[in-house]
Amino acid sequence: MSLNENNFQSTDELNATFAQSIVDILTAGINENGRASLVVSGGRTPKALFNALSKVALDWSKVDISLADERWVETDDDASNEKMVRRELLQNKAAAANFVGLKTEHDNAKDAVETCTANLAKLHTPFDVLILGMGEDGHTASLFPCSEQIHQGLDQGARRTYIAVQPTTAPNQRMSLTLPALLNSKNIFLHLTGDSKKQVLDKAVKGGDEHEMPIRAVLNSADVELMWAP
Ligand SMILES: O=C(O)[C@H](O)[C@@H](O)[C@H](O)[C@H](O)COP(=O)(O)O
Repeated sequence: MSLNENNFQSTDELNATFAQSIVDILTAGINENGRASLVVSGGRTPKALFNALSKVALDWSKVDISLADERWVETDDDASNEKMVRRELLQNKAAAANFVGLKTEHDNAKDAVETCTANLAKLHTPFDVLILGMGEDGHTASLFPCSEQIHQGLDQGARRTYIAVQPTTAPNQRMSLTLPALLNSKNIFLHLTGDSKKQVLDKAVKGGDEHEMPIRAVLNSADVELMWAP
């Protein structure tokens, strides 16, 4: 398992290169299977990348886009990852893509696990591209080290695809792909900006308990392309 570091001078440079790499992989996926899948993370980091990506030429009508995790809020709430993806990514050329969101009508994410799992069948697996972010505590997707659900989320022996997570150090209940579901991806990217995230990653790479820094579980089990800029 390896971490291949791609370090850029600026986020503009990162976003331009990254957007083209994603499109190249999705194009290869469409050529091979007729459709391609792109699973993205929320948060602040990917906004400018999504904007750049939305403008790149591709037969977006053959691309299915979903989320690695969702905050369990209404889709018009500013905390909603779906809202951010609709605003930043499903625009311009990428407006033609098919979006498979995670938020359902259920009040509690626990009650929506079955629906999300059924909806996943709408996406080609293994995912062609998975873009992960990382928090300062080493969480990725919504696999939070502080949550009671972290052992279930990282359990590679379990058949679970999604898990409802209640972080204690971050707001909102979440729905998250589990570790084995995240790993079911052909190309895994870790998208980080800033020195402090790089320091957190360095700490994760040095090794230790995966439950204390869940990003370690991904790094220990997959080949990961780091896309980093200051
Ligand atoms: O919904 C979320 O919060 C995420 O998908 C999460 O895993 C995110 O990628 C990290 O928390 C980094 O978030 P920032 O990019 O905002 O730092």
